[in-house]
Amino acid sequence: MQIERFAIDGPLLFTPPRFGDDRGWFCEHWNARRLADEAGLDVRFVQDNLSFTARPGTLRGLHYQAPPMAQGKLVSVITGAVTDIIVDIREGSATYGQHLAVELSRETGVQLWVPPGFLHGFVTRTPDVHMLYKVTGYYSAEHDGSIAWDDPDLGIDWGVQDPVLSGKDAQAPRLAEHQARNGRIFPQGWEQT
Ligand SMILES: Cc1cn([C@H]2C[C@H](O)[C@@H](COP(=O)(O)OP(=O)(O)O[C@H]3O[C@H](C)C(=O)[C@H](O)[C@H]3O)O2)c(=O)[nH]c1=O
Repeated sequence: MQIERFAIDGPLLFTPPRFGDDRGWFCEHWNARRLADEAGLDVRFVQDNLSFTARPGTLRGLHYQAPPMAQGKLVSVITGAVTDIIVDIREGSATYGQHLAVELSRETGVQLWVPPGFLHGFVTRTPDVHMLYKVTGYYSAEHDGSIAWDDPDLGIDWGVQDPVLSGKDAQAPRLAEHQARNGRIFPQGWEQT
């Protein structure tokens, strides 16, 4: 399986092999042993999330689930195409505040591993996007939060001017404002919480 690493330590890009024939193709979409043996990613997923987004230019994010309910995510697009964005907010990280932008689509089948400690969001590039992602922690509404997609401190170019947003995302605070008020979302040593 093709694996790509980034200048930001932790995130991984996978391209599971597809076995094509004149009917179409087959792919082992997720294989725990393959991830552990080939990528050293030995994690336990407990929940699959599937979201459908009808309109292009819709933006979901930037979201996090705070410790002790932090989640790692293995993100893939089943129909359509998105630009997926993750932001390193691990206190003490050499790449704190830096982001990655990755194109995910049905055509490429590329999957992104998002470790705990990152904001996550995406903007749809096509109609009718199904995003499927495995998570390593159960949902907890009280630990779920949103940071402003257009936070100028994060400097993200989403390639969209006036995205479709949920009410929650439309009124999300900037990262610095949120952390000044509530403390660091992922403080140093958060893994021990
Ligand atoms: C995430 C989640 C949500 N919900 C309920 C809560 C709401 O009633 C409804 C929609 O939730 P929300 O508007 O937070 O959905 P998204 O905007 O797609 O949020 C997700 O999108 C970004 C990109 C993410 O990475 C997160 O997984 C997640 O925050 O589903 C659940 O019941 N379980 C869950 O695991």
